[in-house]
Amino acid sequence: MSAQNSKVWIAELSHTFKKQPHPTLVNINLSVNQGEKIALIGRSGCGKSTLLQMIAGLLIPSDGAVRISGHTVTKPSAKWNMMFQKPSLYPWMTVRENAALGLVFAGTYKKNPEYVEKLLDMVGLTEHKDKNVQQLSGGQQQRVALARSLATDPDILLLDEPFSALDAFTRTSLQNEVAEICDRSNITLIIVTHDIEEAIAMSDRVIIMSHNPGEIVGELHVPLAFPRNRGAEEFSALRDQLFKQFEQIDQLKKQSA
Ligand SMILES: Nc1ncnc2c1ncn2[C@@H]1O[C@H](COP(=O)(O)OP(=O)(O)OP(=O)(O)O)[C@@H](O)[C@H]1O
Repeated sequence: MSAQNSKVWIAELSHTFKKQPHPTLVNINLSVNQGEKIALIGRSGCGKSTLLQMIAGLLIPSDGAVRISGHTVTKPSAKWNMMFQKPSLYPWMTVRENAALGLVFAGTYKKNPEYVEKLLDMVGLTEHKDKNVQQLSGGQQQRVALARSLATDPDILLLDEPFSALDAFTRTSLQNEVAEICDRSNITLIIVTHDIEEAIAMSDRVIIMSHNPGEIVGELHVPLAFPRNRGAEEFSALRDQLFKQFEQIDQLKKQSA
């Protein structure tokens, strides 16, 4: 697995949904280098998912653009894969069949079926590969979705709160594994989250968004190596710093309202 250079570049992006009186996103400017891991954090409704869907090519902004490798994004691509909170798996298929789906659609599965086995091994599902996905737990299903997302060798992985429905132990281990896989394979990671710890655990840079309207109001660099040690002082210090930055932004917002 080796990612190409797919720089994400968002310029002067604003968006107003049809029949909405106010813009959901205003003046978003963001540049993400290949292999960089970004967390988009902000209160509910600030437009994080809307922005992620625009990067994925699932929504087109009313103003400005998202560019990847210099091309304006106008539709989804196998080179940037999106994973949602609920893994959208086919319930009548096995783990292996679900994981292989992107490759089957691309017509490349038969050339290299061992690749899916390798990915299933990487996400810890080898012993479950012939089971029907309905027999798996939520965390295991999310691992299938992860294997499927990685199978097409994406340059960019876009995650929309993919672990929020999982128990704390499963969530923590998946956060660590996904960040480490992306780090090892130089895959760009953009994750939408409400969770300050998740943002510090998985990203190189946290982008803080504010709401009404949705805009970028701050960022925090997380200069820690992977795998990350959540018990380390530096980790707690950055988590506290992000929390403080968040509170300050909230207060400023209230004062200006
Ligand atoms: N298709 C749509 N039509 C109209 N308004 C929409 C549409 N999709 C989202 N919105 C509105 O845009 C705003 C931002 O929604 P979005 O889901 O992007 O926020 P979010 O920050 O991801 O929220 P959450 O953290 O709760 O998922 C919300 O006010 C939402 O109601």
